[in-house]
Amino acid sequence: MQLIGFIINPLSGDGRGANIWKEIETHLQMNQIPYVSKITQKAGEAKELAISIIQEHSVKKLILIGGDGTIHEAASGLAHLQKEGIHCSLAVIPAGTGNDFAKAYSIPKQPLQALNTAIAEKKKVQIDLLRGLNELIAVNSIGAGFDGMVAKLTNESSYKKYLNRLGLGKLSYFLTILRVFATYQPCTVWLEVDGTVHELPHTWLAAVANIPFYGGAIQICPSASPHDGMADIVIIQSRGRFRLLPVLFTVYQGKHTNHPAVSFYKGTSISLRTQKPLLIQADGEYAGATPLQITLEPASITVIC
Ligand SMILES: Nc1ncnc2c1ncn2[C@@H]1O[C@H](COP(=O)(O)OP(=O)(O)OP(=O)(O)O)[C@@H](O)[C@H]1O
Repeated sequence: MQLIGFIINPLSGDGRGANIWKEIETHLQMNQIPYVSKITQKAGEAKELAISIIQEHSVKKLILIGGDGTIHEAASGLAHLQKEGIHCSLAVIPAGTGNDFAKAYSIPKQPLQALNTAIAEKKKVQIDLLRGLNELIAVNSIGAGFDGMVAKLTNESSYKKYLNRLGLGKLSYFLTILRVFATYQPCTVWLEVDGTVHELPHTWLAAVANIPFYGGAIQICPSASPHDGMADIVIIQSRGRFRLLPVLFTVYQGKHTNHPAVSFYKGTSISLRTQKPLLIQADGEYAGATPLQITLEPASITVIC
């Protein structure tokens, strides 16, 4: 059997990552499955660990134990190597709070089932990537405005840790959405999609999606597909706060799409200028502030699902 590389974020899901790794490592040893592993020691490390584990051990399959933040970082490492002609498939054992990536690729929630899926390699897909400036890569989505603020405040909140311990991690995103909803001030954004500029006043949210979900299975962009060579863009505009309440309560099921405040675009080259700097999230991680420029890179990494 080929050597498998593992990267583990022990703190993902407030410690679930460490517990899952114990279970997985025992299983690997009992079944004499050859592996090498690296455990993240600090935030932002998974990219370098992915690069080093693949280069040092020539692994062709990398399994991540973590949440969307860990996948975000490691995918950036894979994309970097891909450009140098080094290919490695990516698999995931979900251990995070939101696990949107795992949901998008129907990866089992149960750790040993997810491991067996990764080992069996019955289905592999080439997925598109969203590439921003300064080596910013996203596999799920990049968003500015309301969702940038939600991602930052959720990751900084004490209730995320607490709710994770109760197995209610996804609720932490919803609580932050309510917090931000009460105070958010929309502004004008200029969205350019493949050369056409759209002036969009009173914009609350501008998100570029590669998969339908974010923020713990919110179906922000139900039509987004990581295999179509196109990025889907969702814009939410509203002069009044309370006009958006129906969107807030239907977006989890993806039933907000016909609401007049919501519009969609598709393209491969996207830029966003904003009346004031807006916070950016990339795969749920804080990624600076606008302006923003994104290019879709088709079929860039291989995911086992
Ligand atoms: N050893 C570590 N110490 C501190 N932070 C870490 C460590 N390892 C990884 N991180 C950081 O933890 C953050 C969250 O990781 P991850 O997204 O995997 O878990 P999560 O937040 O529980 O899940 P989700 O993104 O699905 O909500 C990432 O920004 C990552 O850089």
